[in-house]
Amino acid sequence: MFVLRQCLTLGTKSSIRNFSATTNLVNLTINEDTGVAIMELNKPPVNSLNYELLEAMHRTLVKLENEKCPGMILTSSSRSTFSAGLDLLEMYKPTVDKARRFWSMLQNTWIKLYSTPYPTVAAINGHSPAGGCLLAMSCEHRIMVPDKMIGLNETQLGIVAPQWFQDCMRNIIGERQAEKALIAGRMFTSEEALKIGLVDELATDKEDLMQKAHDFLDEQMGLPPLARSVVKVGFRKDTLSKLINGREADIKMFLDNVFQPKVQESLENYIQMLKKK
Ligand SMILES: CCCCCCCCCCCC/C=C/CC(=O)SCCNC(=O)CCNC(=O)[C@H](O)C(C)(C)COP(=O)(O)OP(=O)(O)OC[C@H]1O[C@@H](n2cnc3c(N)ncnc32)[C@H](O)[C@@H]1OP(=O)(O)O
Repeated sequence: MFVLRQCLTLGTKSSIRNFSATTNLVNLTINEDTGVAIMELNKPPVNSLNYELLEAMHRTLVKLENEKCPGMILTSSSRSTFSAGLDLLEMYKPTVDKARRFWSMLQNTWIKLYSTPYPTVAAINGHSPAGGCLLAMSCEHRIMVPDKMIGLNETQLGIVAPQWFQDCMRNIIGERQAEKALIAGRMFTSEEALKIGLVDELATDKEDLMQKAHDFLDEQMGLPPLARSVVKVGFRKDTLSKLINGREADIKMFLDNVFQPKVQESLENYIQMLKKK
């Protein structure tokens, strides 16, 4: 059961309720006046997406949906990184059961995030490679601080971005740009990402980032919510259905590939390289 601990109630002009999932991997703050939720990933040092973080995100998304959340900002407690993407240790020499459970939770979390009826904005306050970029791309709007990197870099690691990661990118930056970026496993600076439309706005610092995120939600929350969400889900349904109808095949693809000696070798070298940095 999703147990939430109420940590603090501030009686300021705009009352804010702070919650922490019992794991503390996700900090959830809900503004009592506006209902706007801030979901802050909190798995130091780099918010790598392991099973536990994905599960905490999933539970938080279910809670927000049940409570008819009007809008959500996704951000990170790390100063350097929004999310470092999938936790490489989940894919390095896992058991079959562990790998299956991990991939299935990744699917659950993405499906929930990509299909929220309420508006979502990624306040990207740090680097956002691979699965981190997927999270950002799954929100409706992306705002990023300067001088950070974002993109689907899987090719550079000797692995392949799953089809639904690729589809998300294609939906945002178009076929040609996505093809070039994915083949190269290209990471974009914040400024380059703005130029190709991978992010929508740049912010000067964290404060400006959060202000811009709230401004986006204010605008969206002024629209009739049902009409808004029908259009949103309509645009996303093909990409969603492809995964929802092909979940088992997607898990099989992951399991078939992740245990390949070449893939394990690439992962091992990459983990070593990161540790030596
Ligand atoms: C032959 C091909 C056939 C077909 C193959 C199909 C393949 C099957 C399907 C598989 C699909 C898999 C899809 C994967 C998507 C992903 O998300 S993969 C993850 C990609 N992520 C990255 O490349 C990011 C790596 N990290 C970084 O670049 C940097 O850490 C950073 C820029 C995010 C932050 O830099 P900095 O602030 O300087 O921190 P660091 O000192 O680098 O790191 C701190 C600490 O964290 C550890 N770490 C970093 N990233 C990860 C990660 N993703 N997972 C686990 N751990 C990570 C890093 O090792 C450091 O650890 P220590 O403190 O040294 O212990």
